[in-house]
Amino acid sequence: MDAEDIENTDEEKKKQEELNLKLLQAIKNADIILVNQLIQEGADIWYRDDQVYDYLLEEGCRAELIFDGKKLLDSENNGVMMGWEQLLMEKHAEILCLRENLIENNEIDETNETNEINQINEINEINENVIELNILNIGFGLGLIDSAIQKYKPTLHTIIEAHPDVYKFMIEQGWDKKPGVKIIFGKWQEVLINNNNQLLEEEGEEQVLYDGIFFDTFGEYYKDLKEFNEEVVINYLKPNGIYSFFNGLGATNSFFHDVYCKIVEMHLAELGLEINFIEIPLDEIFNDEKECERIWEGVKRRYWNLNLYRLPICKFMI
Ligand SMILES: C[S@@+](CC[C@H](N)C(=O)[O-])C[C@H]1O[C@@H](n2cnc3c(N)ncnc32)[C@H](O)[C@@H]1O
Repeated sequence: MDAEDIENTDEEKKKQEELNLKLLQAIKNADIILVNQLIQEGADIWYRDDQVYDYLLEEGCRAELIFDGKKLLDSENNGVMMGWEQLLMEKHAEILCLRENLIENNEIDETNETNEINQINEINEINENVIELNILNIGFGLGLIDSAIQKYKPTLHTIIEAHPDVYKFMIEQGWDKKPGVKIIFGKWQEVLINNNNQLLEEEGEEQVLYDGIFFDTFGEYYKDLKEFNEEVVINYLKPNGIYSFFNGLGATNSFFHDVYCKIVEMHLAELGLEINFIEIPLDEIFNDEKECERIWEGVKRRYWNLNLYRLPICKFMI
C-alpha cells in the first residue's frame, strides 16, 4: 500500500465515521427522513456495536431498518438466502416439535428415516398422539420457523416479536388468527423478565411451560443469549423440553465459532442444561462461489462464513 492508498483509506474511514455520527444524531433527533437517507448513503446500522440497531429497535425502528432488514431477509431480494436458512429452520422446528418424549404411548416406528419424518402426513399421524405441544419462539423475522412449527399443530405457539413493522406484517398475514398462536409484541426482555411475565395464563395465572423454546433475535449479542438462558430457558422449559437457538455464534470465523460453542456449552452446564449439536453441512451452498455471490449480493454485513451448521439441542441434565 503506498502513501496515497493510506491517505484514501483514512479519508474513507473518516467519511464513514462522519456518516455514522450523523446517523446517531439523526436518530436522537427522531429525524426519520434523514435516518433513512443516511442509511441509504452507507451509514452503519451496527455502529458502536449494536447501539444504533438497538436504538432503532427501541424507538420502534421504522422502515429504514426493515429496509435494511429486507435486504437480508426478504424473499424477493434474497430468495436463495432464504433457501439455505429455511432448511435450517425446518430442521430446528422438527427437533423442537417431533420427538418421542412427547408421545404418550411411544408409537413411533424407530426405523423411520429423518427425511420420511419430514412428510407432513406422517407429522400429523405422529403428533396426533401428543397430548400437548407448547412452543415458544423469540423473533418472527420472516416466520420461516413459525411456518414450519405450524405444520406440527402445536397446542400453544407463542411468538414474541419486538419490531413494529414485523408485527404489522404478522397481523397482515393473519398470524394472530392461526390455531394456537399467541403473539406478544415487545422485546423478550420486557415481556418475560423485568417483573412483567406476560406468559401467565390469563385466567388461572398459572405459569405456562414449554415443550420447545427457540431463540433467534439477530442484532443481539452473546450476553443477550446468556441472559435469555439464565432468565427464560430454565424458568419456562418443561423438564423434558428441548431448547434450541440459531447458532450464528462467531459464525464469521470457524475458530471463533468453535470457541463460542464451547463457551455456550460451559455456561449451559452451569444452569443444568446439556447441549448436543447436529451437524448440517452447508458446503454445497457455500463452496459454490457464484451461489455465494448471489446469496450475499447487496448484503451489507455478511454474517455467515462456515461450511457447517451446528444445530444445538439443549435439554435439562437428568
Ligand atoms: C433473524 S430474525 C428471526 C428469523 C426467524 N427465525 C425466521 O425463521 O424467519 C430476528 C427477529 O427477531 C426480532 N427481535 C430482535 N430483537 C428482539 C428482542 N429483543 N425481542 C423480540 N424480538 C426481537 C427482530 O425484529 C426480527 O424479527
